[in-house]
Amino acid sequence: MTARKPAILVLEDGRAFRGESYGAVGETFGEAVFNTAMTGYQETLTDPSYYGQVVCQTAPQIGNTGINSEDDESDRVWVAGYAIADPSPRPSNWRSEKGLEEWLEEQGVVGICGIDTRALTRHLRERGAMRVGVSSATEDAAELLERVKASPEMAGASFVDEVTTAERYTVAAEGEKRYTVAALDLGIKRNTPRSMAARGIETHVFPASATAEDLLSTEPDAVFLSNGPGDPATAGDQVALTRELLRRRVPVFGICFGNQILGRALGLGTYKLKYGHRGINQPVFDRHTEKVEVTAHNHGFALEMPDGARPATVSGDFDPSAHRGGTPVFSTEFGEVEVSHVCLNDNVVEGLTCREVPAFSVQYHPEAAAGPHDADYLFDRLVRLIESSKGAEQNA
Ligand SMILES: NC(=O)CC[C@H](N)C(=O)O
Repeated sequence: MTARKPAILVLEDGRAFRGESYGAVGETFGEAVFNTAMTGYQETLTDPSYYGQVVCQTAPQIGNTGINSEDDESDRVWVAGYAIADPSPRPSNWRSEKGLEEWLEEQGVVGICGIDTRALTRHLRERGAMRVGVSSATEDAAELLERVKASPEMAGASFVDEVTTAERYTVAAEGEKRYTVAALDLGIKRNTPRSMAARGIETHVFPASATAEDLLSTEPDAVFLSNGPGDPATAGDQVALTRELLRRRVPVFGICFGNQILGRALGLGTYKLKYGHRGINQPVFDRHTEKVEVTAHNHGFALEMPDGARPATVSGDFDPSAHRGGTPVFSTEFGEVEVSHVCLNDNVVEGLTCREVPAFSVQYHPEAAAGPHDADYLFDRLVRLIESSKGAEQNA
C-alpha cells in the first residue's frame, strides 16, 4: 500500500479540512454528504446511488471489519470520494479478506482520513449538502476551491446511464419459481433481487434504456423500479415508461429513485433536501399498519406533497400520533393515491400507494443492506400485490 500523503478537503463555501490520504492518492470532486450508519461501510461504498458523492462517515472509526466478497451491493465502489475520521489500523473479522484502505486504493477511490468528521457533518447539516473537492495532489486550498466551484452540481445531474447494467441478466428464484419480475436497473443493489428470490421471484434485470415492450416481453407479474443516483427530475424516459405501465395496469413497485419516478409519473414534483437522509436508523411511519419502522435511507431528493409542500423542518418531536387518523389521499389521472409512509424526523414523503392501479413505492430501503430488517415486509406486500392483480385479471 502506498504511504499516506497530506490531503485536503475543501467545501464549495471555502471551509477546509486537512488530513491524510486514504485509499488512492489523487483528486476528486462530488457532492459532500454524510452517512450516520455505524455499520455497513462496504454496502455504502458499493451502492450505486452514491455515484457522484463524497461520503463522510459519522461513525468515528471505519474499516474495523475489513472487506469480504459477500457484502458488495454491486461489482465496484461507486462513491466519488470518502472522508473518515479514524482509520482502523488492522481489520479483524472472521469474514474479512482484505483491508478497506487497500481495497479503496485498488479501486482508485480518493479519500481522506484524520479529519474532524463531526465538524464537517455539522457544517453540512447547517449549510446543506454542497460540492466538495478532496485532494492529495495539492495542499493549496484556494487553488482546489477554484476547481470545486467549476465542478458539476448534483441538482440536474443524470447518472443513470453511468451505473446501469450493459446487458440484461436474470437472478433465479430460490427454490420453486412462483413469480417473474422485470426490474429496471437505475443503480440496483444486489440485495433487492436477492430479497425477491427468497420469495420465489425470478428477476430479469434490464438496462435503464429498456422500453415497456422489452420489460413486458418477459411476461412479468410486476415491474420493479430500482434505486439510483442523480436528480429524479432528469429521469423523464423512466417516468414516461412508468406512465405506460400504469395505463396498462402492470403491477409496479419502486424503491427510492423508483419512488421518485412513480411519484413523478403520478404528477408529483421532486425537490432537493437540504442535506438528505443517509443512515440506517431513520424512523418511518406506515399509515396502514400505524407502526414505526426503523429503516435504511439514502436519498438527497424527495417527493413534494400533493399540494406542492416541501417538508423539510426537523420537528424534533417523535410523535407518530400526529400522523394517525387518516392517510392523505390525492387524485391523479390513475385514480386516488395515498401518501402511505412518512419520515418522523422531518415529515418527508417516504411512500406512495395507489388505490386504483396496482402500484406502490417507498423512498427508503426494504432491501436494507446494511440495515435493520423492519421494512422487509414490503417484499411480501409486492407478492400480495401480484396475487391480487392476478385475481383481478381472472375475474375480469
Ligand atoms: N438511493 C436512491 O435511489 C437515491 C435517489 C436519488 N438519487 C436521491 O438522492 O434522492
